Amino acid sequence: MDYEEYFEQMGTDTAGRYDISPLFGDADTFAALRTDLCAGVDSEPTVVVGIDALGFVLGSAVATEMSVGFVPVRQGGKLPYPDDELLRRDITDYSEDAKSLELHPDELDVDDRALVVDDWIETGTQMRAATDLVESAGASVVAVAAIRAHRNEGTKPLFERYDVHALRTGAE
Ligand SMILES: O=P(O)(O)OC[C@H]1O[C@H](OP(=O)(O)OP(=O)(O)O)[C@H](O)[C@@H]1O
Ligand SMILES: Nc1ncnc2[nH]cnc12
Repeated sequence: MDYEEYFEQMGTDTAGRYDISPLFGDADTFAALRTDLCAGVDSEPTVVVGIDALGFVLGSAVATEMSVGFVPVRQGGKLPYPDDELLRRDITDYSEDAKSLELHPDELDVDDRALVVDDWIETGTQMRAATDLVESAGASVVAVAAIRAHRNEGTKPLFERYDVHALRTGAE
């Protein structure tokens, strides 16, 4: 399916934030979505890394499709380990709310080749933090995938460094 077909099924709130949950509820749409997110990813990932929260839904579906494991990058304060055992990035994303993302480094091996999945890349803040966490754990990022990836100054480093697989890219 192309982006417009998915877009027609999304909901929107008054702030213009699109709700992708309806794409999960329909079995055919969800199956098409996980296939489309994997299409063109030819870098043979050994693991999918998903970003809290909707990247968990999409990332675990993609991991199943690719027959590899799934590693979550979680919102700060959720993983049950002391701070000094975790990798953490403090960020302010498109919402202008301060938040943090955390990864337990033992979840990845140094020879892991990660595909990092999220639903949406707007300013690129969360995806940049997640790819940085993966690399800080010693693994490599071979590609990133999302339904929508905006092109702007914030996402430029992602497009320059990685294969960005999105159903739609563009500035707007
Ligand atoms: O490119 P950015 O500016 O970082 O924006 C993209 C992020 O914003 C949303 O997360 P959010 O935490 O709002 O929602 P979620 O918890 O439902 O995934 C979306 O899921 C991405 O993770
Ligand atoms: N679901 C979404 N819709 C529109 N813009 C977004 N930016 C981050 N998530 C978004």
